[in-house]
Amino acid sequence: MALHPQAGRPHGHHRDGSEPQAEATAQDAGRPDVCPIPGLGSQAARRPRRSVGTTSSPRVPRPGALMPATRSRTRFIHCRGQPPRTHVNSKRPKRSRIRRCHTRVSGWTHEKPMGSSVEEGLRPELSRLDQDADLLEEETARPPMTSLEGLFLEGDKQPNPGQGPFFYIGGTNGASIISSYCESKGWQRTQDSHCEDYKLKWCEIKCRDNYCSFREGQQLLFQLPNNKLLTTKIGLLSALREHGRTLSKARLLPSTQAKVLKMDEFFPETYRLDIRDERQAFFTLFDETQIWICKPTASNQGKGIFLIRSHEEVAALQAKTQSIEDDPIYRKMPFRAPQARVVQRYIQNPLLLDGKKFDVRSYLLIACAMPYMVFFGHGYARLTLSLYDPHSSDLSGHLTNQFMQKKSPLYMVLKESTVWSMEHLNRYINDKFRKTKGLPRDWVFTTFTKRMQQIMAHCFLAVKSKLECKLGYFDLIGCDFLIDENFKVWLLEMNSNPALHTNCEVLKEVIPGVVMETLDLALETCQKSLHSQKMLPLLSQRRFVLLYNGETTDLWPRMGGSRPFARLPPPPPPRPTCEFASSALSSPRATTDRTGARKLVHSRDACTCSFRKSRLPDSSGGFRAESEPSLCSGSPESSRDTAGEPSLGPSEEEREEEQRSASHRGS
Ligand SMILES: Nc1ncnc2c1ncn2[C@@H]1O[C@H](COP(=O)(O)OP(=O)(O)OP(=O)(O)O)[C@@H](O)[C@H]1O
Ligand SMILES: [Mg+2]
Ligand SMILES: [Mg+2]
Repeated sequence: MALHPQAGRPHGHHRDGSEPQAEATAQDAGRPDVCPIPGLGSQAARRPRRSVGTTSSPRVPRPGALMPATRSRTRFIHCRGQPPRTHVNSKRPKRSRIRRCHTRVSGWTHEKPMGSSVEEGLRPELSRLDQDADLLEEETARPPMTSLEGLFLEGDKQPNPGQGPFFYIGGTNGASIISSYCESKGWQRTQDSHCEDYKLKWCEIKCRDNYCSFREGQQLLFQLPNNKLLTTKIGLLSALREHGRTLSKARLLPSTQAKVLKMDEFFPETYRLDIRDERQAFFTLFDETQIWICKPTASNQGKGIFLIRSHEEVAALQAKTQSIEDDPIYRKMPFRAPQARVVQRYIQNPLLLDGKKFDVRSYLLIACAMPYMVFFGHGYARLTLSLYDPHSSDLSGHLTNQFMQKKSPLYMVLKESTVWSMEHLNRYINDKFRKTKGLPRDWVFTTFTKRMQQIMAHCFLAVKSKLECKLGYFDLIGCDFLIDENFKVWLLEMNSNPALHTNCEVLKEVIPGVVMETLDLALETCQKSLHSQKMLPLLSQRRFVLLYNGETTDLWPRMGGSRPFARLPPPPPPRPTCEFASSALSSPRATTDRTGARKLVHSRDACTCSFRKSRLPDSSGGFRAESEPSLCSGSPESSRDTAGEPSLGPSEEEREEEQRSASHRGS
């Protein structure tokens, strides 16, 4: 068997996300390359949590001034100690004036640090009490927040043409929606990708400079710098394995009896081909009764994917991987080697919709990284054009990606049938399977939704301590689920920069809402964090469901003995919250959170230094990310980096590769 033509081609990491778009509108063109000041308002400028370790460009507000050609480029500085303050950041952050009174109530036996807890061991009802009590407590302590406009437009009430506030969109994925959203707020689009005085930057491609020059607390930046921990095949696999090990150790403790998700219950059996022992294990276990699917770790749109069904195909794969490993050129320059791959057990019995295979795209939104505010969002179902035949060698019946379907000449005529809304899917399953399979009514919006949320929360927790977080980073991650004919739910993968195109009616319905609520939630949570305000209730929360509220959990274990306290419960907040916000809602709120937040900030800040990772060939000819010690390594989870796990920041090669492939992203 010859490998798929893509297989031998070097791939950069991070070909994530979306499809080629032509969404940027004419109105976006021809904007001046001006880039004077703004931030998130005067408060934002005054109250940074900390500055970033960069040299900052001059931030003088010269109305209408063109960006100088010899603008000061941000140089990447590996920060170790306290980073230098930019002049905007020169003031000491003010402490919150909110007086928080702490009244310890005995009997809170669940007070244990999140990091060591078993995830489902968290108790929603307890945290609800605590949150609600906080609502009561703070109502009189701070002015009520009446509207989002008041919150978001602070300091930007009279936008002047050419003076910002500015936003920058890199690429075309969702550009027209993002652009309309920002313009409706009175912000102005800049075409200068190096503009450092932006309020919002939404780029398809992660670029190191963006993270170096990022001004925490003053700006919003789309994508967490090391989201590849979730959004590459190997990243996700490694994270889930490691998390599984951590949880199984925790389960051995008598105090943690809670039921936890097991990886093999939702993630198809997967092996890394870049690790010799793993691929040997696969080659040994393979038999022709099973089908396997081979995928490059960081591609999308089904690129480079092929199925493995016979011993001949396995032998070809074996020979190919061996030749790569033995190749002296790749030994010398491992970054030139073809992209690492995984093989995954192929789900041969997918649930079919009118005979066609489908998968479901849902969203994991990290609206705020400091503290974490993480949400679930519904997306849509993606169907193949042709009927499913497990024995067919035509990949377009096996791969449900829109990109694969678009290759068919029938696509233009039948494209509307390839994307179903969740309501459509729900109706179909009610009609066709509810009785025959004994499903609950509205299985899609009950059992299935709950399961997706549970899986997403699990994945998030798996990487939570390793993600690089700053106030203002946010991320929207596309999660692909497959349902088999037994109604078992499988997570196939997670995608950075998910496709936001709107070329079908259903997508026109779904995508703008997803993007706008993402932006709303990112803004609201960022502002609230900045102003030391309580996160809940979230005024801009509409369809997204809260999965994880770090405000209530992440900070309090770091309080060094100052524990949170229970108060009387007022009515619960009306916004949707998932019951797996377990962690979210289960742990008491850190009432002295600002101090804790700073501790957390510094701890996480150290993670930034782990950008400094080098990619070395590992014993199996793949890549090994060599971590330098950082404060993060103090945490049990982060101290055990799995061999070969993707490095935290993109290497130069990756970045170049990302740039080259920018127009071929996602599906
Ligand atoms: N284990 C599996 N069993 C059955 N089908 C699978 C499996 N893995 C992937 N597929 C099918 O192949 C398609 C592509 O796989 P996957 O999403 O992992 O690759 P990708 O290249 O990252 O695609 P994209 O990012 O565009 O969704 C899936 O949408 C699904 O239809
Ligand atoms: Mg993908
Ligand atoms: Mg996919």
